[in-house]
Amino acid sequence: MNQTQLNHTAAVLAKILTFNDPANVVLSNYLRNNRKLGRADRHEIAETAFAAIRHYQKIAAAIRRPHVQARKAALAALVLGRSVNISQIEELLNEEDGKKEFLSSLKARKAEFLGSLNTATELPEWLIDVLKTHWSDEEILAFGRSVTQPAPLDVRVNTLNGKRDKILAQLQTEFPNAIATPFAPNGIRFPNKPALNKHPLFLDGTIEVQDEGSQLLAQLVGAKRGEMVVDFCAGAGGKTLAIGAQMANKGRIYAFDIAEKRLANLKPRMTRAGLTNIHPEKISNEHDPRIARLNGKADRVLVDAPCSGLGTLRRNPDLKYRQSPETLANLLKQQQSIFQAASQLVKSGGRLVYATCSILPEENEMQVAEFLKNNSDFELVNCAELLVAQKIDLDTGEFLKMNTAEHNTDGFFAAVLQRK
Ligand SMILES: C[S@@+](CC[C@H](N)C(=O)[O-])C[C@H]1O[C@@H](n2cnc3c(N)ncnc32)[C@H](O)[C@@H]1O
Repeated sequence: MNQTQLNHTAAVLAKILTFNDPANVVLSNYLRNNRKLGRADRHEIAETAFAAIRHYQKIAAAIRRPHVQARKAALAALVLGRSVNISQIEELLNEEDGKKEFLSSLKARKAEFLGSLNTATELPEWLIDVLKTHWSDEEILAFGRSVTQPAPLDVRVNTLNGKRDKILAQLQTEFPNAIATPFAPNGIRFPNKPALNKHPLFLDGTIEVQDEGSQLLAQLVGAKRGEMVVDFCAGAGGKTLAIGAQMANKGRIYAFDIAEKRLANLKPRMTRAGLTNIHPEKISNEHDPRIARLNGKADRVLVDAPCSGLGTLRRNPDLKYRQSPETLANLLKQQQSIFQAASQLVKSGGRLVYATCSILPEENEMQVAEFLKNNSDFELVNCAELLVAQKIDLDTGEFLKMNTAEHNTDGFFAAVLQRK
């Protein structure tokens, strides 16, 4: 890293480390406003900024108000998160940064950092408190460590355009490290995360970026050709597109969401995938009167609920600092309300899938238990059995529970319910 790159990293970290806005948004706005930065500069700035978020607990233990002392935070991130030798960056230090002893003291505190759950897991205190009500310290440690690893890039092969094995063989000529995802039948994994957004197979809709856990969740919807399906929280349609292909572009999927912008992002993806069976519709909230027309009519309803996102910390390490006990409490209310409203659309004998990308039982099993307590016309269907029936060799029990430490996917939860 050179002095200019360090100054830019400090400038962007001063904003990111307030955690007022999503880190990726702050970073891309910053880079957009600094067009003169070259490719290598952008890479250095982005990697160091994210290393600072990933090692924030340690940085905060060593520096008071890291967003105010953002240069120091950037230097610490280089040492803690990017394996840079102190001698390589010594010449970058200025008066304000203090002496290089500050950096060597970070290294000397390694054992101390490993000994405290906060700094060893890189999780904030409030989250550790919540997790402690469910997990042992070892489980919290395993979780914390797993989400500091970078995520691979997973894509889903659009079965309207070809079979996974054939597309994989084609991609392997270019990307020899590409492999089939271990569980999801249409997934391909790129451990090295190549940029694929200009690749011909991406542009013609043959592949779409989607984490393996998310692909499995769409498999659980189990939609068939000609059915009527509602994706109640469709967002930009990660799962909607998988369901559309599952239905071989036959039947009808209503893709609801309250966020117009996200639904707008779904449209070009539908076009690229060659899917014409998806009908995006912005709703005002889960009680929007227009939804009532579908009461008791849907074969399958997916509720991919707004959640804390704590299963996606590999990609969004700042999320844990943007959530709090208060935001969690609000989410829990919202999730149950959407779950309840969406269930009205399911026809007798139809399927309701409740899912999150969280690992917190409060957002997952406990929401399902609450729902079942108030809705005796629904019963649980065993997820492991549904997966076996699709020749997917994965048994996480009654619920689908993907976790990064065990499955190398984002953390996902799904419960499948059937209306009697
Ligand atoms: C987990 S994200 C969905 C991700 C998406 N299904 C995918 O696979 O890419 C949750 C979505 O719920 C939407 N949402 C929040 N409140 C909602 C509500 N009351 N009704 C419907 N959607 C809602 C959010 O805008 C957000 O897009």
